[in-house]
Amino acid sequence: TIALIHGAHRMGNRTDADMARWRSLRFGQFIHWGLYAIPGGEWNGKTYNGAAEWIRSWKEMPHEDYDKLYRQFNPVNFNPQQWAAQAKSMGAKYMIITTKHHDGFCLWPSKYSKYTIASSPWKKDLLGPMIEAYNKAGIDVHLYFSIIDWNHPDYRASLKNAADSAAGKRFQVFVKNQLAELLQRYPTIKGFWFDGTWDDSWKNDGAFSDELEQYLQSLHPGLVMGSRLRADEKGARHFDSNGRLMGDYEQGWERKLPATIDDVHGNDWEAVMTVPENQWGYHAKWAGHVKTVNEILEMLVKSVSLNGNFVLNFGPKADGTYRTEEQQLMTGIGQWMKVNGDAIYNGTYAGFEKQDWGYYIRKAGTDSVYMVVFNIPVSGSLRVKLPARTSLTGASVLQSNATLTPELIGRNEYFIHLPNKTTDSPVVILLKTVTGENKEKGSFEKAK
Ligand SMILES: COc1ccc([C@@H]2N[C@@H](C)[C@@H](O)[C@H]2O)cc1
Repeated sequence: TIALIHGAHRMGNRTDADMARWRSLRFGQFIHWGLYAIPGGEWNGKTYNGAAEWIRSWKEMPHEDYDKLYRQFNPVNFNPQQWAAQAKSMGAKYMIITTKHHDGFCLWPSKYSKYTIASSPWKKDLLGPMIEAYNKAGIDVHLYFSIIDWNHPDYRASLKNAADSAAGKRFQVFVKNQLAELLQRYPTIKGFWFDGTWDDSWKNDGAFSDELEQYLQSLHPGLVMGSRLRADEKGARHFDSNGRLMGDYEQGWERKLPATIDDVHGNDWEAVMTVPENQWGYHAKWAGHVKTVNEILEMLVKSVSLNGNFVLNFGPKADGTYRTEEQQLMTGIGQWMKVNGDAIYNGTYAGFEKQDWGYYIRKAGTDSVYMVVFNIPVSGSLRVKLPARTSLTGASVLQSNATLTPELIGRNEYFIHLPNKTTDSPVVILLKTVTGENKEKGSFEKAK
């Protein structure tokens, strides 16, 4: 291995209570909200085909025109209690809010910048009421923070000369001050979700990112921060130059999911997902495929089955309301979660051989394993192959509690016959298992 000072400081996952809590929540809501919601992907009658929150970088959008948008930001229909209630009904257990995206506009009245909500017609802090409402609804809040800040005069993508280095140093102080300010203002938040850390100016100062992470942990012990914050002293990101994960969980799964358990290397991880193909902030015209409830449920279930968290993104409009499609998704997902949430919360990798009908999820630390069925075979018979020394002692349909009688078809191999082959949403079956040397025969194994 390479001698590193600013590489990973821990082998394996965090085992403390704050991380165990984050791991148990499994399902989160991302909210991208800011000035970009005002143009909503359109400007002077033209449509920007990129991600709405990147419209400032569009050649058709003069920077000064974008930067003046704060003078119009006035979310008169903002209702944080309603946002929290909708997130709760969807079944989200944590929420990640953009405090400041790449454009540098702060949703809180930071004392380190003029480019904040305090300068807008709205004037008032938006984060405080959100955090209070979500916490009251029993939902944890994490803060998205972009290191890249297109508005700040000292931001440099790369440091080419002494003047750049001096600006870079001032910018690092600014970042540190804003993060400390957020922790001081919002002590109930549970973590930071960093973004915008790909530029050389950041990548080439692994020492600063390492010290910053440790500084934030010292201010707020237990804080959960993903792998995207840091670089090691060789500029390696997410995984240090010895291939060890930095931060508390792998944070690279953006708009993509691991295929199998081998892709996550035993690390905690989280996937963040957009409803349309690639829009985080509000875009008036969603192009391409918009994901359905069942598609999103499959991503959520697959993530949990592979020991990860899944976060679905929402982009509220400039007035503070959600578009209809997003409201309908929250309702549809919530209806399934209300009945089947037990299979998601505290869910972990089951360690059973994957089958075509769907995904296994083990309730953390128990012998209870859920089967979440997405693909019912024409036979209606769901194959279950258990590891050696594990056998089945019970099976039931989670929603109806109807008992199922698995048919033993081979050594540790069963068919579970579904009562009916038609359903328009995923079916959850609860398996009770026993594992061990001198276990009594599972209930469904024929007496010898
Ligand atoms: C260079 O490619 C990207 C892609 C997405 C991002 C940001 N990360 C997502 C979580 C959104 O905030 C998106 O703007 C930044 C750069």
